[in-house]
Amino acid sequence: MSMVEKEKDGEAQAGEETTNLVVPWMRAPVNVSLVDSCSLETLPCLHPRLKEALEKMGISSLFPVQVAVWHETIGPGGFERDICVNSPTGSGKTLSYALPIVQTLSSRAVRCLRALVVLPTRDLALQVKGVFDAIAPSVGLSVGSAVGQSSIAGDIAQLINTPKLDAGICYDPEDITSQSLESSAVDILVATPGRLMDHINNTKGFTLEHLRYLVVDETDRLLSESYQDWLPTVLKLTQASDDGLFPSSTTPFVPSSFGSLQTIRRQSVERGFKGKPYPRLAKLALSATLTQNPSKLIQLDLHHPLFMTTGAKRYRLPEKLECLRLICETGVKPVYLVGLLKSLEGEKCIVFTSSVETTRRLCKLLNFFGDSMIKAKEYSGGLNQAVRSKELKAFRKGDVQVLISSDALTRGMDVELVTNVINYDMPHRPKTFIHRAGRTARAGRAGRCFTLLGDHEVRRFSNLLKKIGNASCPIYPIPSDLFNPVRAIYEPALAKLKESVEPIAPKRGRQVGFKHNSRTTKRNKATSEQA
Ligand SMILES: Nc1ncnc2c1ncn2[C@@H]1O[C@H](COP(=O)(O)OP(=O)(O)OP(=O)(O)O)[C@@H](O)[C@H]1O
Repeated sequence: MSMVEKEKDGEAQAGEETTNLVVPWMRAPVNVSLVDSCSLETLPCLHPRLKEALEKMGISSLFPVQVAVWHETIGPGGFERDICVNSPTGSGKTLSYALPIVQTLSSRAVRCLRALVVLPTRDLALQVKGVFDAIAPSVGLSVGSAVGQSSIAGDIAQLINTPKLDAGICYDPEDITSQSLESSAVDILVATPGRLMDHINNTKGFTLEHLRYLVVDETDRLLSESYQDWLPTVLKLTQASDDGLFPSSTTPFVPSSFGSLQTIRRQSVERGFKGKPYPRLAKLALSATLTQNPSKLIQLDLHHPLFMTTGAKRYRLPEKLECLRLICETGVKPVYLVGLLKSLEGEKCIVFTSSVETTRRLCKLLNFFGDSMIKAKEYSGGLNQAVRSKELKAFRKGDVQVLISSDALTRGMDVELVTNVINYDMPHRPKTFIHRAGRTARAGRAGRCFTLLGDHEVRRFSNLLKKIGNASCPIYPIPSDLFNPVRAIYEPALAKLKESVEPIAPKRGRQVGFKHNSRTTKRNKATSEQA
């Protein structure tokens, strides 16, 4: 897997409690927690066909963050400012940008690539494409993806229209080579950075010349890596096409030769932006843990940014999330996990580990506990994309009860009816805890997040909870009538695992079993975050 969940200590610290470093525009945010949900009936200006499409999705009202963004884009805000959203996991950030973008583009006259949504992983990008697919066709818009799942040729066939030259007509070959005959087959593109760069560099007819919206979802993660300089490249390409077309209001505006192809943000005087140039590209940056690090935010080159956040806390967990902890005896952590899973009686769970290797072994071990127990599958960077997608699909369908995952699944993934998240290995950073826990308790539903701890981890975990402002995390007691029988079959299951796992070339000092100590955990972390 190309993407790495690296949330560097530096960034986490800069973003957490260091309010004195916060950029000025972040000091006066729009407080989303003061915004009410709004029914589709009363939402101003909503396109009737989009309303129908939303109803088909089972949506009858918009969540607060969606109303707040709507207000700043379609409403009086008129998309004059770039928008940065920090809103909890599962609060509906995807639709908060998809809906206004689709609504605005619904009046477009000519098809060209106008909206680009960038996400850090393929599965996440495909999930977001699914949201656009559910609403965009209703107003005649076409959505494409560039995520490295299909071949480049497959992508090109989907993204670019190449008109066939009419037989019998004489074309001047110079004209054909100098003027591109290709055109975009999509209005909206959902992409991962690597494949996006492939198209920018190599695909004939792929252009960002008409781009009007750029969404950087999971912003803090996308900004933590340069990914072949995708962001400066996109900004440079869109700025280049702004040159001469978007003067400041001190220069008289001359309509562009692109006519209806170009779209210009309306000139605003009411917010004191008079005299500043208006870039065509409107940007939205979103995360449940949006960075506040000025040196990262500056990369986005934001235009009069407006910060939207939920309440005064830096981080916020979903309202109906309950956090619980289990203190495990050394050397038998899997017994606690199986006891816990049994006590959850078949509810859908995601179990997070700290490494690809632990994910693989734990999954095997669970399946050795006997077929009456738990149906578990693995989802990690150690598997190829096709297998991962298959396992995720089975989990979504409910054919699999437990998905054991490295941090590949930590961010953004939305799987219906996941009622429990289990941190088999304690996360090391507040952000990782928030994103993992956020795979449950989504869209206002209830959910639980369990963390398994060794004695040596208790203190560190308490510190982590303090950083996210949520000290409440009581101990979860597993009933002994569940725990003891599992303990009795642990040794045979472990013996089967040892037989089945091919030996791994020993690295100096590396511990490959399930016994945990802090040194192993530190080493494993590096592997995990590559999932
Ligand atoms: N207005 C709505 N009414 C009902 N359900 C909604 C609404 N908006 C979004 N949802 C559902 O809420 C869930 C969470 O939405 P989404 O994935 O956009 O959250 P998110 O804020 O992006 O979370 P994360 O930070 O984890 O990526 C999805 O299942 C989505 O279908």
